[in-house]
Amino acid sequence: MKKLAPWLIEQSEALLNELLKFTGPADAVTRRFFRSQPKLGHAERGIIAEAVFAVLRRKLECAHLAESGSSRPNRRLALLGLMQTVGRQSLLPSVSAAEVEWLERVSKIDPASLPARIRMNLPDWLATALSQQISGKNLSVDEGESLAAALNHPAPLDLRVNSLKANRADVLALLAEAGIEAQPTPFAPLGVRVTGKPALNRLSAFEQGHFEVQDEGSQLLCYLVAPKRGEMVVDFCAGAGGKTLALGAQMRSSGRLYAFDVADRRLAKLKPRLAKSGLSNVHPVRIDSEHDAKIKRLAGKIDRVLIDAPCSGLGTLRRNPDLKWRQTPASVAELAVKQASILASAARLVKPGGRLVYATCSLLAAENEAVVEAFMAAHPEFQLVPAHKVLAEQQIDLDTGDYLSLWPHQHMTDGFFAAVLERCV
Ligand SMILES: C[S@@+](CC[C@H](N)C(=O)[O-])C[C@H]1O[C@@H](n2cnc3c(N)ncnc32)[C@H](O)[C@@H]1O
Repeated sequence: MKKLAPWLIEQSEALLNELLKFTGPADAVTRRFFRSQPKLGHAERGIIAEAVFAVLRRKLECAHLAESGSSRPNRRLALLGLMQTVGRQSLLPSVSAAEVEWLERVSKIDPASLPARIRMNLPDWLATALSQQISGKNLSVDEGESLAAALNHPAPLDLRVNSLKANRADVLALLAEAGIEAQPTPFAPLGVRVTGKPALNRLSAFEQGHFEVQDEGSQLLCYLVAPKRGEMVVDFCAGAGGKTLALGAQMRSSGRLYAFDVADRRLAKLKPRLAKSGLSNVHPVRIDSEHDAKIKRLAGKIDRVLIDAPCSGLGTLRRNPDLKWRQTPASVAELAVKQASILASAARLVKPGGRLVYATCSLLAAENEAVVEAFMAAHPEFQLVPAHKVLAEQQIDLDTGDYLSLWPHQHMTDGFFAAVLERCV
Protein backbone atom coordinates (compact mmCIF):
# COMPACT_ATOMS: atom_id res chain seq x y z
CA MET A 1 0.00 0.00 0.00
CA LYS A 2 1.52 3.30 -1.13
CA LYS A 3 0.36 6.66 0.18
CA LEU A 4 -1.27 8.74 -2.53
CA ALA A 5 0.43 12.11 -3.13
CA PRO A 6 -2.03 14.80 -1.90
CA TRP A 7 -1.55 16.90 -5.06
CA LEU A 8 -3.06 14.05 -7.09
CA ILE A 9 -6.32 14.67 -5.20
CA GLU A 10 -6.12 18.34 -6.14
CA GLN A 11 -5.44 17.54 -9.78
CA SER A 12 -8.35 15.06 -9.86
CA GLU A 13 -10.62 17.75 -8.42
CA ALA A 14 -9.36 20.29 -10.98
CA LEU A 15 -10.07 17.91 -13.86
CA LEU A 16 -13.53 17.11 -12.45
CA ASN A 17 -14.26 20.86 -12.33
CA GLU A 18 -13.77 20.85 -16.12
CA LEU A 19 -15.46 17.55 -16.90
CA LEU A 20 -18.62 18.20 -14.94
CA LYS A 21 -19.39 21.20 -17.15
CA PHE A 22 -20.05 18.60 -19.89
CA THR A 23 -18.93 20.94 -22.63
CA GLY A 24 -17.39 18.17 -24.77
CA PRO A 25 -16.33 14.53 -24.84
CA ALA A 26 -14.64 13.56 -21.56
CA ASP A 27 -11.64 11.96 -23.28
CA ALA A 28 -10.97 15.17 -25.26
CA VAL A 29 -11.37 17.37 -22.15
CA THR A 30 -9.01 15.04 -20.26
CA ARG A 31 -6.39 15.14 -23.03
CA ARG A 32 -6.58 18.95 -23.08
CA PHE A 33 -6.20 19.10 -19.30
CA PHE A 34 -3.11 16.86 -19.41
CA ARG A 35 -1.61 18.95 -22.22
CA SER A 36 -1.87 21.95 -19.90
CA GLN A 37 0.00 19.96 -17.19
CA PRO A 38 3.10 18.71 -19.05
CA LYS A 39 4.88 17.77 -15.82
CA LEU A 40 2.43 14.97 -15.05
CA GLY A 41 3.95 11.54 -15.72
CA HIS A 42 2.22 8.57 -17.38
CA ALA A 43 1.40 6.81 -14.10
CA GLU A 44 0.07 10.00 -12.48
CA ARG A 45 -2.16 10.71 -15.48
CA GLY A 46 -3.47 7.15 -15.19
CA ILE A 47 -4.39 7.65 -11.51
CA ILE A 48 -6.19 10.93 -12.17
CA ALA A 49 -8.02 9.70 -15.29
CA GLU A 50 -9.21 6.48 -13.66
CA ALA A 51 -10.54 8.34 -10.64
CA VAL A 52 -12.48 10.96 -12.59
CA PHE A 53 -13.90 8.37 -14.98
CA ALA A 54 -15.03 6.34 -11.94
CA VAL A 55 -16.96 9.44 -10.83
CA LEU A 56 -18.51 9.89 -14.30
CA ARG A 57 -19.59 6.22 -14.29
CA ARG A 58 -21.18 6.48 -10.82
CA LYS A 59 -22.14 10.12 -10.80
CA LEU A 60 -25.54 9.67 -9.13
CA GLU A 61 -24.13 7.39 -6.45
CA CYS A 62 -21.15 9.68 -5.79
CA ALA A 63 -23.36 12.80 -5.69
CA HIS A 64 -25.66 11.03 -3.23
CA LEU A 65 -22.75 10.07 -0.95
CA ALA A 66 -21.19 13.52 -1.30
CA GLU A 67 -24.30 15.15 0.14
CA SER A 68 -22.65 14.57 3.52
CA GLY A 69 -19.07 15.69 4.25
CA SER A 70 -17.76 19.22 4.50
CA SER A 71 -14.96 19.78 1.98
CA ARG A 72 -15.54 21.34 -1.46
CA PRO A 73 -18.22 19.34 -3.38
CA ASN A 74 -15.96 18.33 -6.29
CA ARG A 75 -13.15 17.45 -3.88
CA ARG A 76 -15.58 15.07 -2.19
CA LEU A 77 -16.39 13.55 -5.58
CA ALA A 78 -12.66 13.24 -6.38
CA LEU A 79 -12.09 11.49 -3.04
CA LEU A 80 -14.92 9.03 -3.78
CA GLY A 81 -13.47 8.32 -7.23
CA LEU A 82 -9.97 7.80 -5.81
CA MET A 83 -11.30 5.60 -3.02
CA GLN A 84 -12.69 3.28 -5.71
CA THR A 85 -9.61 3.25 -7.87
CA VAL A 86 -6.51 3.54 -5.61
CA GLY A 87 -8.25 2.14 -2.51
CA ARG A 88 -9.08 3.60 0.90
CA GLN A 89 -5.79 2.62 2.53
CA SER A 90 -3.73 4.62 0.02
CA LEU A 91 -6.06 7.57 0.21
CA LEU A 92 -6.65 8.00 3.97
CA PRO A 93 -3.10 9.10 4.95
CA SER A 94 -3.40 11.99 2.47
CA VAL A 95 -6.64 13.60 3.68
CA SER A 96 -7.83 15.61 6.72
CA ALA A 97 -9.17 13.97 9.90
CA ALA A 98 -12.71 15.11 9.01
CA GLU A 99 -12.37 13.56 5.56
CA VAL A 100 -11.04 10.31 7.04
CA GLU A 101 -14.12 10.16 9.26
CA TRP A 102 -16.46 10.94 6.32
CA LEU A 103 -14.80 8.41 3.99
CA GLU A 104 -14.94 5.71 6.70
CA ARG A 105 -18.63 6.46 7.16
CA VAL A 106 -19.63 6.42 3.47
CA SER A 107 -17.59 3.31 2.75
CA LYS A 108 -19.77 1.41 5.21
CA ILE A 109 -22.90 2.16 3.16
CA ASP A 110 -23.99 -0.95 1.29
CA PRO A 111 -24.61 0.07 -2.37
CA ALA A 112 -27.45 -2.49 -2.44
CA SER A 113 -29.28 -0.35 0.15
CA LEU A 114 -29.38 2.68 -2.19
CA PRO A 115 -32.50 3.37 -4.29
CA ALA A 116 -32.36 1.52 -7.65
CA ARG A 117 -32.27 4.83 -9.55
CA ILE A 118 -29.07 5.87 -7.79
CA ARG A 119 -27.53 2.40 -7.88
CA MET A 120 -27.97 2.18 -11.65
CA ASN A 121 -26.31 5.57 -12.27
CA LEU A 122 -28.39 6.28 -15.35
CA PRO A 123 -30.37 9.44 -16.14
CA ASP A 124 -34.11 8.82 -15.69
CA TRP A 125 -34.98 9.06 -19.40
CA LEU A 126 -32.37 6.42 -20.30
CA ALA A 127 -33.25 4.08 -17.43
CA THR A 128 -36.90 4.27 -18.54
CA ALA A 129 -36.10 3.64 -22.21
CA LEU A 130 -33.88 0.65 -21.40
CA SER A 131 -36.29 -0.87 -18.90
CA GLN A 132 -39.14 -0.55 -21.44
CA GLN A 133 -37.02 -2.40 -24.00
CA ILE A 134 -36.07 -5.05 -21.47
CA SER A 135 -39.67 -5.64 -20.40
CA GLY A 136 -40.73 -5.65 -24.10
CA LYS A 137 -38.40 -8.63 -24.52
CA ASN A 138 -39.92 -10.30 -21.44
CA LEU A 139 -36.66 -10.09 -19.58
CA SER A 140 -36.56 -9.59 -15.81
CA VAL A 141 -35.86 -6.39 -13.88
CA ASP A 142 -32.60 -8.04 -12.77
CA GLU A 143 -31.53 -7.91 -16.41
CA GLY A 144 -31.75 -4.10 -16.27
CA GLU A 145 -29.66 -4.03 -13.09
CA SER A 146 -27.02 -6.34 -14.55
CA LEU A 147 -26.86 -4.21 -17.69
CA ALA A 148 -26.46 -1.02 -15.64
CA ALA A 149 -23.77 -2.70 -13.52
CA ALA A 150 -21.87 -3.89 -16.61
CA LEU A 151 -22.06 -0.41 -18.15
CA ASN A 152 -20.48 0.98 -14.99
CA HIS A 153 -17.35 -1.16 -15.27
CA PRO A 154 -14.34 -0.16 -17.35
CA ALA A 155 -14.12 -2.10 -20.63
CA PRO A 156 -11.44 -4.74 -21.12
CA LEU A 157 -8.77 -4.13 -23.74
CA ASP A 158 -9.41 -6.15 -26.90
CA LEU A 159 -7.11 -6.54 -29.88
CA ARG A 160 -7.72 -7.73 -33.42
CA VAL A 161 -4.94 -9.68 -35.05
CA ASN A 162 -4.13 -8.45 -38.56
CA SER A 163 -4.43 -11.67 -40.56
CA LEU A 164 -2.29 -10.20 -43.36
CA LYS A 165 0.70 -10.19 -41.03
CA ALA A 166 0.16 -12.59 -38.13
CA ASN A 167 -2.07 -15.22 -36.60
CA ARG A 168 -3.70 -15.27 -33.19
CA ALA A 169 -1.38 -17.89 -31.72
CA ASP A 170 1.69 -15.78 -32.68
CA VAL A 171 0.25 -12.66 -31.07
CA LEU A 172 -0.73 -14.55 -27.89
CA ALA A 173 2.80 -15.96 -27.72
CA LEU A 174 4.52 -12.62 -28.15
CA LEU A 175 2.26 -10.99 -25.55
CA ALA A 176 3.13 -13.80 -23.12
CA GLU A 177 6.83 -13.24 -23.85
CA ALA A 178 6.38 -9.56 -23.01
CA GLY A 179 4.78 -10.58 -19.70
CA ILE A 180 1.30 -9.47 -20.81
CA GLU A 181 -1.57 -11.72 -19.81
CA ALA A 182 -4.06 -12.29 -22.65
CA GLN A 183 -6.52 -14.84 -23.97
CA PRO A 184 -8.59 -15.43 -27.11
CA THR A 185 -11.91 -13.56 -27.17
CA PRO A 186 -14.95 -15.85 -26.91
CA PHE A 187 -16.54 -15.12 -30.31
CA ALA A 188 -14.34 -13.19 -32.74
CA PRO A 189 -11.84 -15.57 -34.39
CA LEU A 190 -9.01 -13.01 -34.46
CA GLY A 191 -9.74 -11.32 -31.13
CA VAL A 192 -7.43 -11.22 -28.12
CA ARG A 193 -8.51 -9.94 -24.70
CA VAL A 194 -5.70 -8.44 -22.64
CA THR A 195 -5.75 -8.33 -18.85
CA GLY A 196 -5.26 -4.84 -17.39
CA LYS A 197 -4.13 -1.86 -19.43
CA PRO A 198 -0.50 -2.54 -20.41
CA ALA A 199 1.19 -0.05 -22.78
CA LEU A 200 1.06 -2.00 -26.04
CA ASN A 201 2.12 0.74 -28.43
CA ARG A 202 5.78 0.20 -27.62
CA LEU A 203 5.71 -3.44 -28.74
CA SER A 204 7.37 -3.85 -32.11
CA ALA A 205 4.52 -6.16 -33.26
CA PHE A 206 2.14 -3.21 -32.76
CA GLU A 207 4.41 -0.82 -34.62
CA GLN A 208 4.60 -3.35 -37.46
CA GLY A 209 0.82 -3.65 -37.68
CA HIS A 210 0.44 -7.22 -36.43
CA PHE A 211 -2.54 -6.18 -34.33
CA GLU A 212 -4.86 -3.24 -33.70
CA VAL A 213 -6.87 -2.29 -30.64
CA GLN A 214 -10.54 -3.10 -31.38
CA ASP A 215 -13.45 -4.17 -29.19
CA GLU A 216 -14.65 -7.70 -29.91
CA GLY A 217 -18.10 -6.30 -30.76
CA SER A 218 -16.64 -4.13 -33.55
CA GLN A 219 -14.81 -7.16 -34.90
CA LEU A 220 -18.05 -9.15 -35.00
CA LEU A 221 -19.78 -6.41 -37.05
CA CYS A 222 -17.13 -6.87 -39.73
CA TYR A 223 -17.92 -10.61 -39.88
CA LEU A 224 -21.51 -9.64 -40.67
CA VAL A 225 -20.27 -7.68 -43.67
CA ALA A 226 -18.22 -10.72 -44.75
CA PRO A 227 -16.60 -9.13 -47.82
CA LYS A 228 -14.84 -11.49 -50.22
CA ARG A 229 -11.64 -11.17 -52.20
CA GLY A 230 -11.94 -8.95 -55.27
CA GLU A 231 -15.24 -7.32 -54.25
CA MET A 232 -16.27 -3.66 -54.33
CA VAL A 233 -16.95 -2.59 -50.77
CA VAL A 234 -17.88 0.72 -49.11
CA ASP A 235 -17.33 1.53 -45.45
CA PHE A 236 -19.75 4.47 -45.46
CA CYS A 237 -18.94 6.00 -42.07
CA ALA A 238 -15.33 4.90 -41.83
CA GLY A 239 -14.09 7.44 -39.28
CA ALA A 240 -10.51 6.60 -38.28
CA GLY A 241 -10.96 3.25 -40.00
CA GLY A 242 -11.12 0.67 -37.20
CA LYS A 243 -13.56 -1.40 -39.22
CA THR A 244 -12.04 -0.48 -42.60
CA LEU A 245 -8.81 -2.19 -41.57
CA ALA A 246 -10.67 -5.35 -40.51
CA LEU A 247 -12.69 -5.41 -43.76
CA GLY A 248 -9.57 -4.86 -45.88
CA ALA A 249 -7.84 -7.81 -44.19
CA GLN A 250 -10.92 -9.99 -44.78
CA MET A 251 -10.63 -9.06 -48.49
CA ARG A 252 -6.92 -10.07 -48.37
CA SER A 253 -6.12 -6.57 -49.64
CA SER A 254 -7.77 -7.28 -53.00
CA GLY A 255 -10.74 -5.60 -54.77
CA ARG A 256 -11.61 -2.03 -53.83
CA LEU A 257 -12.56 -0.77 -50.39
CA TYR A 258 -13.81 2.82 -50.22
CA ALA A 259 -13.58 4.48 -46.80
CA PHE A 260 -16.12 7.33 -46.82
CA ASP A 261 -16.55 9.89 -44.07
CA VAL A 262 -17.61 13.52 -43.75
CA ALA A 263 -14.78 14.30 -41.30
CA ASP A 264 -11.37 14.96 -42.83
CA ARG A 265 -9.74 14.89 -39.43
CA ARG A 266 -11.02 11.35 -38.78
CA LEU A 267 -9.98 10.07 -42.22
CA ALA A 268 -6.54 11.62 -41.61
CA LYS A 269 -6.13 9.28 -38.64
CA LEU A 270 -6.82 6.31 -40.92
CA LYS A 271 -3.79 7.04 -43.11
CA PRO A 272 -0.96 6.07 -40.67
CA ARG A 273 -2.94 3.00 -39.59
CA LEU A 274 -3.29 1.98 -43.25
CA ALA A 275 0.43 2.42 -43.79
CA LYS A 276 1.34 -0.15 -41.17
CA SER A 277 -1.56 -2.52 -41.95
CA GLY A 278 -0.09 -3.78 -45.23
CA LEU A 279 -3.38 -3.00 -47.03
CA SER A 280 -3.27 -1.58 -50.54
CA ASN A 281 -6.95 -1.82 -51.52
CA VAL A 282 -8.31 1.05 -49.39
CA HIS A 283 -9.40 4.38 -50.91
CA PRO A 284 -10.27 7.03 -48.32
CA VAL A 285 -12.82 9.52 -49.71
CA ARG A 286 -14.16 12.57 -47.92
CA ILE A 287 -17.82 13.14 -48.76
CA ASP A 288 -19.80 16.34 -48.11
CA SER A 289 -22.80 14.45 -46.78
CA GLU A 290 -24.69 11.26 -47.49
CA HIS A 291 -26.01 13.05 -50.62
CA ASP A 292 -22.56 13.70 -52.12
CA ALA A 293 -22.42 13.33 -55.94
CA LYS A 294 -19.58 10.75 -55.60
CA ILE A 295 -22.14 8.33 -54.21
CA LYS A 296 -24.28 8.58 -57.34
CA ARG A 297 -21.33 7.47 -59.49
CA LEU A 298 -21.03 4.21 -57.57
CA ALA A 299 -24.79 3.56 -57.36
CA GLY A 300 -25.75 -0.08 -57.94
CA LYS A 301 -22.09 -1.18 -58.21
CA ILE A 302 -21.17 -2.23 -54.68
CA ASP A 303 -21.17 -5.78 -53.28
CA ARG A 304 -21.05 -4.88 -49.60
CA VAL A 305 -21.80 -1.63 -47.76
CA LEU A 306 -21.15 -1.10 -44.06
CA ILE A 307 -22.96 1.80 -42.39
CA ASP A 308 -21.42 2.24 -38.95
CA ALA A 309 -23.80 5.10 -38.33
CA PRO A 310 -23.14 8.17 -36.16
CA CYS A 311 -25.12 7.40 -33.01
CA SER A 312 -25.57 8.27 -29.35
CA GLY A 313 -22.73 5.88 -28.42
CA LEU A 314 -24.74 4.66 -25.44
CA GLY A 315 -23.40 1.14 -25.99
CA THR A 316 -19.91 2.42 -25.18
CA LEU A 317 -20.63 3.79 -21.70
CA ARG A 318 -17.91 1.55 -20.26
CA ARG A 319 -15.39 3.71 -22.16
CA ASN A 320 -17.35 6.95 -22.54
CA PRO A 321 -19.42 7.27 -19.36
CA ASP A 322 -19.95 11.00 -19.97
CA LEU A 323 -22.27 10.18 -22.90
CA LYS A 324 -25.10 9.19 -20.59
CA TRP A 325 -25.02 12.69 -19.10
CA ARG A 326 -24.53 14.44 -22.44
CA GLN A 327 -27.13 12.72 -24.61
CA THR A 328 -30.81 13.61 -24.30
CA PRO A 329 -34.06 12.30 -25.81
CA ALA A 330 -33.87 15.24 -28.24
CA SER A 331 -30.33 14.41 -29.37
CA VAL A 332 -31.33 10.76 -29.90
CA ALA A 333 -34.36 11.81 -31.97
CA GLU A 334 -32.14 14.04 -34.10
CA LEU A 335 -29.64 11.22 -34.62
CA ALA A 336 -32.41 8.83 -35.69
CA VAL A 337 -33.38 11.23 -38.50
CA LYS A 338 -29.74 11.40 -39.66
CA GLN A 339 -29.37 7.63 -39.45
CA ALA A 340 -32.48 7.08 -41.62
CA SER A 341 -31.14 9.54 -44.18
CA ILE A 342 -27.67 7.89 -44.30
CA LEU A 343 -29.20 4.41 -44.57
CA ALA A 344 -31.51 5.40 -47.45
CA SER A 345 -28.69 7.11 -49.31
CA ALA A 346 -26.03 4.44 -48.79
CA ALA A 347 -28.52 1.75 -49.86
CA ARG A 348 -28.39 3.17 -53.40
CA LEU A 349 -24.83 1.88 -53.67
CA VAL A 350 -25.78 -1.77 -53.26
CA LYS A 351 -26.01 -3.88 -56.41
CA PRO A 352 -28.71 -6.56 -56.83
CA GLY A 353 -27.67 -9.55 -54.74
CA GLY A 354 -25.37 -7.28 -52.70
CA ARG A 355 -25.74 -6.58 -49.00
CA LEU A 356 -25.64 -3.73 -46.59
CA VAL A 357 -25.02 -3.84 -42.88
CA TYR A 358 -26.55 -1.10 -40.76
CA ALA A 359 -24.82 -0.88 -37.37
CA THR A 360 -24.66 1.36 -34.33
CA CYS A 361 -23.01 1.29 -30.92
CA SER A 362 -26.29 2.37 -29.33
CA LEU A 363 -28.53 0.29 -27.08
CA LEU A 364 -31.67 2.20 -28.00
CA ALA A 365 -34.35 0.72 -30.29
CA ALA A 366 -35.02 4.24 -31.61
CA GLU A 367 -31.58 4.21 -33.30
CA ASN A 368 -31.63 0.51 -34.16
CA GLU A 369 -34.71 -1.64 -34.87
CA ALA A 370 -36.92 1.41 -35.53
CA VAL A 371 -34.53 2.80 -38.18
CA VAL A 372 -34.18 -0.57 -39.93
CA GLU A 373 -37.89 -1.36 -39.83
CA ALA A 374 -38.86 2.01 -41.29
CA PHE A 375 -36.25 1.52 -44.04
CA MET A 376 -37.50 -1.96 -44.92
CA ALA A 377 -41.10 -0.76 -45.04
CA ALA A 378 -40.08 1.88 -47.60
CA HIS A 379 -37.66 -0.41 -49.52
CA PRO A 380 -39.28 -3.77 -50.22
CA GLU A 381 -36.35 -4.59 -52.51
CA PHE A 382 -34.27 -5.22 -49.37
CA GLN A 383 -34.70 -8.31 -47.23
CA LEU A 384 -33.37 -9.02 -43.78
CA VAL A 385 -30.77 -11.80 -43.63
CA PRO A 386 -30.65 -13.36 -40.13
CA ALA A 387 -27.45 -12.19 -38.45
CA HIS A 388 -26.89 -15.51 -36.69
CA LYS A 389 -26.87 -17.30 -40.06
CA VAL A 390 -24.23 -14.99 -41.46
CA LEU A 391 -22.10 -15.56 -38.37
CA ALA A 392 -22.66 -19.34 -38.45
CA GLU A 393 -21.42 -19.42 -42.06
CA GLN A 394 -18.15 -18.14 -40.63
CA GLN A 395 -18.08 -20.65 -37.77
CA ILE A 396 -19.07 -18.03 -35.21
CA ASP A 397 -21.54 -19.55 -32.78
CA LEU A 398 -23.50 -16.51 -31.60
CA ASP A 399 -27.25 -16.29 -31.95
CA THR A 400 -28.93 -13.09 -30.81
CA GLY A 401 -31.80 -13.51 -33.28
CA ASP A 402 -32.33 -11.91 -36.68
CA TYR A 403 -30.44 -8.81 -35.60
CA LEU A 404 -27.07 -8.84 -33.92
CA SER A 405 -27.62 -7.30 -30.47
CA LEU A 406 -24.55 -7.28 -28.28
CA TRP A 407 -24.93 -6.30 -24.62
CA PRO A 408 -22.04 -5.64 -22.23
CA HIS A 409 -23.53 -7.78 -19.42
CA GLN A 410 -24.16 -10.77 -21.71
CA HIS A 411 -21.36 -10.69 -24.23
CA MET A 412 -18.63 -8.68 -22.44
CA THR A 413 -18.43 -6.40 -25.48
CA ASP A 414 -19.60 -2.83 -25.93
CA GLY A 415 -23.29 -2.60 -26.80
CA PHE A 416 -23.78 -2.97 -30.55
CA PHE A 417 -26.67 -3.45 -32.92
CA ALA A 418 -26.50 -4.60 -36.54
CA ALA A 419 -28.85 -5.69 -39.29
CA VAL A 420 -27.86 -7.39 -42.55
CA LEU A 421 -30.01 -6.38 -45.53
CA GLU A 422 -29.79 -7.99 -48.96
CA ARG A 423 -30.90 -6.29 -52.15
CA CYS A 424 -33.07 -8.79 -54.03
CA VAL A 425 -33.59 -6.83 -57.31
C1 LIG B 1 -19.51 5.41 -35.31
S1 LIG B 1 -18.44 6.47 -36.09
C2 LIG B 1 -17.53 5.43 -37.14
C3 LIG B 1 -16.46 4.63 -36.48
C4 LIG B 1 -15.61 3.85 -37.45
N1 LIG B 1 -16.40 3.08 -38.39
C5 LIG B 1 -14.65 2.91 -36.72
O1 LIG B 1 -14.82 1.68 -36.77
O2 LIG B 1 -13.70 3.43 -36.11
C6 LIG B 1 -19.50 7.32 -37.19
C7 LIG B 1 -18.81 8.13 -38.25
O3 LIG B 1 -19.80 8.65 -39.13
C8 LIG B 1 -19.30 9.84 -39.67
N2 LIG B 1 -20.43 10.54 -40.28
C9 LIG B 1 -21.30 11.43 -39.73
N3 LIG B 1 -22.20 11.83 -40.64
C10 LIG B 1 -21.93 11.18 -41.80
C11 LIG B 1 -22.50 11.17 -43.09
N4 LIG B 1 -23.55 11.93 -43.37
N5 LIG B 1 -21.96 10.40 -44.04
C12 LIG B 1 -20.85 9.63 -43.76
N6 LIG B 1 -20.26 9.59 -42.55
C13 LIG B 1 -20.79 10.35 -41.58
C14 LIG B 1 -18.63 10.52 -38.50
O4 LIG B 1 -17.69 11.47 -38.93
C15 LIG B 1 -18.01 9.32 -37.77
O5 LIG B 1 -16.68 9.17 -38.15
